[in-house]
Amino acid sequence: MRYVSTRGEAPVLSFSDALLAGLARDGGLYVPEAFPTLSADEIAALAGKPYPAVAKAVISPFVGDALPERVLDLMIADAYASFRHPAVTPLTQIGPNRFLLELFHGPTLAFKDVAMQLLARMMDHVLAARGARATIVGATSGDTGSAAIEAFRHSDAVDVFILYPHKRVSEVQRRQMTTVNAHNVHAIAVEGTFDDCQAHVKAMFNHHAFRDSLALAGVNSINWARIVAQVVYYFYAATALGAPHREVSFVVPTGNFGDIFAGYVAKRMGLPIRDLSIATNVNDILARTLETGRYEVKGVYPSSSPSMDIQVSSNFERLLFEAVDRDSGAVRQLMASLGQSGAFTVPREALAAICSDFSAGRADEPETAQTIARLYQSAGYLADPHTAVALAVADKVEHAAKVPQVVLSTAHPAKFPDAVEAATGHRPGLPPHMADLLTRKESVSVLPNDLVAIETFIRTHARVGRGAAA
Ligand SMILES: Cc1ncc(COP(=O)(O)O)c(C=O)c1O
Ligand SMILES: N[C@@H](CCOP(=O)(O)O)C(=O)O
Repeated sequence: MRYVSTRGEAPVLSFSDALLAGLARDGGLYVPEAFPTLSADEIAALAGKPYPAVAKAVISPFVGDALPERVLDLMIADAYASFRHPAVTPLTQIGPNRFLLELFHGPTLAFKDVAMQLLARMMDHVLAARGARATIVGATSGDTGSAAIEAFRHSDAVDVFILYPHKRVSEVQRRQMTTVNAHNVHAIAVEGTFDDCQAHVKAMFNHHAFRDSLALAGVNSINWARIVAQVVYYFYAATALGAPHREVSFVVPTGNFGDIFAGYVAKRMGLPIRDLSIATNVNDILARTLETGRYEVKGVYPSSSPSMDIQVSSNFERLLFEAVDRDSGAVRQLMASLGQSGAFTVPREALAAICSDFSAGRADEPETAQTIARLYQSAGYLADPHTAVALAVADKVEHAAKVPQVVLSTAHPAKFPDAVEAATGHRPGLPPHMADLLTRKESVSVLPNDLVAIETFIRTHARVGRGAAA
């Protein structure tokens, strides 16, 4: 399998090269040259299989011969052995036709672990095979950063620099990033928003001299391996509910559009998904885009679901690429307009194509709190605010009851205890492996919202640029 850039002007890469590349050199995102498909019989055969077996069937076509089969098997087994639930991503029924897909049983209590635990093993393997090192730069609104730090903190082949928006993540999220005490991990609090952090990361990749001298690698969902690993749980959940013989819909709390794009990939691979519903909080650029066709960046409002306080939704570019029939020139134009004026209009046919696969809705702060409270009162279930945004939107989706509706539950409520306690009066506790998190010593560098200052910090602390093998 080979990978092409959405902007059409970067080299075509193998899976291993795309894994290490992060952003494409033309500023675009890598996607497979073609989506592999699974037949109805192949999909049916996944029903009832353990999570690692489903992972292997879904991921292998994207990896091709880049990793030996035995190595991939071991990586998958090892990655998911660290999850606290035997099903890895269990389904919980909460209504006659509604299910929560719990994605938070990994080490850092958010869905990011599902992909990051595998990505770290893949990167370590490829770097070791090449005798190389890398400098990972990532932007986080709280969860990607903690998952990446946890997954890479024992890796000698990488240094990890995570940029997060100062004072805009929960205390648990912050402490997960600032208390690991590993020599290769650097938590950087940027005096700006998540969008600023993500723009700095992309600017570092687009600064080719900096990128090459530090062997930059990315762990955000710009990395295709992140998306692929997330495709697995769509197959796992849908086959448990009757696919391929029955359609299923998914409602996905959405910010950077990586998670729901993985659902789109599952559909392109042959999974019968009726609807993919984009659920946003008050930072609703994607809901507005589907309504009006205009993708327009406005200010970011801090919400009780801070991980989705995002305006520039990185993976939407991958969807646009598909919606304009892979016309990379058209994508370049739309992205240039976004860069210049903070907005673009989705071409009419492309919008129609998008709306045939996706619906969208938003939930404001009172709706989110009421949803957490209602589920606790009716079922004794504590949902985190991101999950609650999706549950609130699920109630608004027209065809909700017609096919099984799976709502992605992306974080453990204990990551956002203040919002959950305010809604229910019950403060969710951290699991035993994190019991001392709130008393651990923190280490963090607060930097201005300035690319030069951030690059200087990274250059000073990274080992690759200081003469270690690259
Ligand atoms: C808990 C949680 N839910 C939902 C999202 C949104 O996911 P995505 O950015 O893939 O759309 C995020 C951030 O990515 C998150 O951390
Ligand atoms: N919500 C995310 C934002 C980054 O998303 P990613 O999927 O592109 O890594 C976070 O928690 O960091």
